[in-house]
Amino acid sequence: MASSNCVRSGSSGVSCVIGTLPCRAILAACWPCPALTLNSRVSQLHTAMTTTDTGSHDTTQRTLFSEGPLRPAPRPACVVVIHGEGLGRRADIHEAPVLIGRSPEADLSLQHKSVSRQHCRIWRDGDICRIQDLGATNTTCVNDASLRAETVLADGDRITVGESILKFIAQDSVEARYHEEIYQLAVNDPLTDLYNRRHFCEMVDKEIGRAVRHGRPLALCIIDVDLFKPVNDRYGHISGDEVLRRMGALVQAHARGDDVAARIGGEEFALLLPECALDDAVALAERLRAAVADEVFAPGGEPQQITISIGIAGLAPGRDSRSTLMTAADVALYRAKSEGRNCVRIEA
Ligand SMILES: Nc1nc2c(ncn2[C@@H]2O[C@H](COP(=O)(O)OP(=O)(O)OP(=O)(O)O)[C@@H](O)[C@H]2O)c(=O)[nH]1
Repeated sequence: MASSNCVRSGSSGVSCVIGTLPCRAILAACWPCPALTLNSRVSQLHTAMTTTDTGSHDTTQRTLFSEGPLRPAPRPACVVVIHGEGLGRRADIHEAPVLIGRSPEADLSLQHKSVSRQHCRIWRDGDICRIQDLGATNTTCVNDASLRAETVLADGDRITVGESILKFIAQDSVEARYHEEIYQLAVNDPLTDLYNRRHFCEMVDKEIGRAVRHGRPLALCIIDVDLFKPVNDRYGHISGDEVLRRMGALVQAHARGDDVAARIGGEEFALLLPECALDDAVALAERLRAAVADEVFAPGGEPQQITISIGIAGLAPGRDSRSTLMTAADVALYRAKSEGRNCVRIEA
């Protein structure tokens, strides 16, 4: 029966009508309805309840009108990495061709030695999409066949690029949305919605590569909440989580368009600042520190000042890898803690 997802039969006198199909159910078992709570995108839900006396039982009729899941906006065709380096990453195919390769300048950059710098290209040609190998050492394959000439892609085609496998998803496929949601789950911290540590580390590698190549500055701030343990101990972890959520929003609010904000540990955040000289990074960190100190947090309903300490390091000769840059920012953070907290320190 179509309504069986929503309604479990029971022996009490409650009748439930989903659409036009009636069935008898225990009202408590009927609500919350698993199918509805799972599908948060039900666009319209009108519940009409009438209670009538049917002999010895009260009868409640519940009628649900739904247009089904919200129709997503039209989506362009795209490729999604479904295996290997870059797992979950997606490139939409708009008017401009999409370059896939190891080069950091590629539209879909796969930093793996099995991938050539310019591996293959995909572009739109009217309503279809075409793919071309660009002379890669490990020739691009489509559905396991080496790509010798330009080929038209079909929905679901598997594209092998070195050791990564990509899937082509045609325009308007709902599958693109599924991959996007999975990707968000993989890269975001669920508490703050900032990037998680793993994705942040990938971004640091990428931005260091770009900054070194172009001789541009890059700064890293590591931000740690001061004396957070007593907040948890006094108000409990749920209130502590709320503080972290608001802290995440403040960190994000101080990030510019290209900056990368992340939660990299329990009460530790980071801001990666591309094209940002050390002086500017210090000014930004100081604004963030002051904003946090001015914010009134109220864990457990009690107004409370909470502060942060920030350590900053910039890219420099001998400090041009993720580990050296993060270690230097950590050293500066340690100094900020030991010199009284609620301050910004730099590792020059
Ligand atoms: N509520 C909450 N607490 C967390 C989370 N992750 C880590 N913590 C807590 O954060 C606290 C960190 O405490 P410490 O590392 O001792 O540092 P602190 O008390 O902040 O002191 P300083 O860093 O020296 O200023 C611990 O109590 C952890 O349990 C989380 O996700 N939620």
